[in-house]
Amino acid sequence: QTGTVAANPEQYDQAYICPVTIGSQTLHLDFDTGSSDLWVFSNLMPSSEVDGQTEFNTNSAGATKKDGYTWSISYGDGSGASGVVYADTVNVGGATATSQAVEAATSVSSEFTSDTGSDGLLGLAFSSINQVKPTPQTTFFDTVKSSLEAELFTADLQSNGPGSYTFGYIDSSKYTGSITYTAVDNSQGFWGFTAGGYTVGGGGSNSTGTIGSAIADTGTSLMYLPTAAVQSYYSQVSGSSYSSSQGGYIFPCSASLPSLTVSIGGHGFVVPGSNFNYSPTGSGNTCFGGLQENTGIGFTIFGDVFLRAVYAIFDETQGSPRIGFAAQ
Ligand SMILES: COc1ccc(CN)cc1O
Repeated sequence: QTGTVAANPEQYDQAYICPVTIGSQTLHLDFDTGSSDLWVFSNLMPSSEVDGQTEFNTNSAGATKKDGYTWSISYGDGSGASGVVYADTVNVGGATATSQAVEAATSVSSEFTSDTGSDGLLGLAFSSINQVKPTPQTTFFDTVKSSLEAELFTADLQSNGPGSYTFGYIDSSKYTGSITYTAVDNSQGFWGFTAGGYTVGGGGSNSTGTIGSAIADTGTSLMYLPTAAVQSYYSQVSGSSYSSSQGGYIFPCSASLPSLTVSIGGHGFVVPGSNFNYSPTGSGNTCFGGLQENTGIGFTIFGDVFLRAVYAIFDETQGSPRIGFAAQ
């Protein structure tokens, strides 16, 4: 089987939301290659924590409670959620898991309550970091992968319009040139890979350096690189500065933003400058940068700002996992 589902950007491309059928309900979930739990808003939550989201109905006929199973998760941005566990049929654009662990929230943090476009998350990292106790559950991809035409999924994220995720096949209309594959280190449960050199701006006249280990994370909005690369980038953005009040680099919204070329698997992938204007700060006609330092996180994240510039293939067809990137 295969699946194809639209990936709809929230405001400022903060996250990408996809329709998922769970039992007879359709919920809109944030597909996240940086975590491994499929959790949903549910009827078990206090109404004070729900702001228009669709709630998974744990009383529906097809939902089977997994007695004694609980979950609790916290994310890099300090948000989190917790609850209990059901099994139900989950259909993502035609790819169907007949008995998938659906983690029903009993409580979510304020960040999720105020993220009114998302009814929960669908984790696409490795099942080794699933947070269900006493027994970790498999991700949707792990549950269905043996039934897919090919054991892979792909991400085509777009700005200002729907992109898509596919399960079981590569959509050759989504990219140009060839796919460059590189090995994945999943020892931390992530789609980890090694990025090489970078160059700020075209023409090769600007600074270069190396990035090192990184993760591909559709559930992170921005791109977080080592300080040297970030300082080198913003040294080419006139009027930019680090704002402690905003918590990152900002610049005049009218600034001209250079591209950033990153070498992965020996191929240079160009992130256009426009990808690095994330959102207005709300003061002084300054804008918040889509490229920020990884110091607060501890590792380098190639989030949506990078992934919008490529077609990404998350591939387990070779036994060992690999990740592929192609220009689009
Ligand atoms: C509050 O919103 C989120 C928090 C954490 C993740 C996972 N990286 C996704 C979100 O949309």
